[in-house]
Amino acid sequence: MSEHVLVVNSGSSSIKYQLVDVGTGESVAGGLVERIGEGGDGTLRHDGPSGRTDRTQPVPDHDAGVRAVLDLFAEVGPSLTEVGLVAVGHRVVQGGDRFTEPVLVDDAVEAAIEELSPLAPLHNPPNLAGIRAARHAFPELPHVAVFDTAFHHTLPAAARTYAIDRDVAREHGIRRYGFHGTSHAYVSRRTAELLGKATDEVNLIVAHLGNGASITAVRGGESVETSMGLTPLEGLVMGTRSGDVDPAVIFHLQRVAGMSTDEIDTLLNRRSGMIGMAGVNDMRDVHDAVAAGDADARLALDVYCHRLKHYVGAYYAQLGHVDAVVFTAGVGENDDIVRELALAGLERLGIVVDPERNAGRKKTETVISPDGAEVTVLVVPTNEELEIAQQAVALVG
Ligand SMILES: Nc1ncnc2c1ncn2[C@@H]1O[C@H](COP(=O)(O)OP(=O)(O)O)[C@@H](O)[C@H]1O
Ligand SMILES: CC(=O)OP(=O)(O)O
Ligand SMILES: [Mg+2]
Repeated sequence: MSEHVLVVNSGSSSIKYQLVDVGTGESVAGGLVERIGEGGDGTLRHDGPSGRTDRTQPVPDHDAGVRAVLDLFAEVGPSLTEVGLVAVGHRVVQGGDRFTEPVLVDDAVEAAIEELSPLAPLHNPPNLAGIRAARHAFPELPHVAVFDTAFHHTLPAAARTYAIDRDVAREHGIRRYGFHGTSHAYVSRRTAELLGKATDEVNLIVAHLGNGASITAVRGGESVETSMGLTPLEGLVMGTRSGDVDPAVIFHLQRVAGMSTDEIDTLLNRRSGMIGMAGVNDMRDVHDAVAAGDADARLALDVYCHRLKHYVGAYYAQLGHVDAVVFTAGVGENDDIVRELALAGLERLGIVVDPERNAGRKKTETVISPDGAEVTVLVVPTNEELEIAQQAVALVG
């Protein structure tokens, strides 16, 4: 019987899950629970060998969400008791200084993930809720936590250090951690394979553009610079997050606008980025608004691509030599306009996008630079679930 891993990725109001056949790397079943704890009913979508199942039912919290997922597996299959489940893999966003490798979850690990919650307030609490619910359902199985921050533990001191008072920084653990590492690692490895090189031979710029977005400079297969920092708020423009702002904006809003710390946290994490500038967070809706002549949406798209190009240039400078620029995640894989605008005008760096190759959504790994280009530009669909499943299996043996 082949080995399967259930991978759980709990977000603030959602649970994404996949049942991965580790032998083939295929997802056998998967789905999404949304609108958890939002007052009204939750929505469930489950895809498996017997097709798609959609459901609407009360999902007051992540415990109920995980139980609803397990009920779906039991009802429409595949049966989790019959597929040979060897582990449950959990995405955990913030692992701090402590977790630079996947770990087996026990009560002490749960407590540590909870302690790290202030450094990923949107992510670690739901990650933990998913772990607790799944451990409750499968107490006999090994549960493995795989951390977004782990891949970035190689950040050199100059890249991970904020230029603030060293005593304050040390006392409070104020440093840059970086996130989306599971995706950056998977995409880097796939890209090296596509380029026909060993992973430790490639220099890459990897742009993970999903709802959250970050970009990483990879030297010799290792993360040496990345755009997210202490929390997943720094860096690129995102669906609902501002990315980089002058920190003085915060003091100004406190002193002059009378906003509280929590209000500013909500403003920058949930009411900024595309939703703040354009009123919608999904890039498809932004493009629709641009097409309808909405000037705010146009500006938001320009800010998004301007910031992205800024980082590509900066990371080129840090790396000195770049083999490939790679796009991944929802926007990176699907949005040819963002890819084109972000790399326009970089011919002198050897970075060129072929309009025909770039056109459209990319479901598979695709080179979008012309033949013979100095820097290969690619779209490589990410697969965080497969990466988590493989890391979980590697740990449990
Ligand atoms: N066809 C598309 N064109 C442009 N953007 C898209 C398209 N499909 C999805 N997206 C973007 O991808 C985002 C979701 O990306 P994803 O990587 O799934 O994010 P997350 O894992 O953070 O939920 C959506 O919010 C949307 O902005
Ligand atoms: C770390 C992070 O921003 O994750 P996501 O993109 O899933 O919100
Ligand atoms: Mg994601």
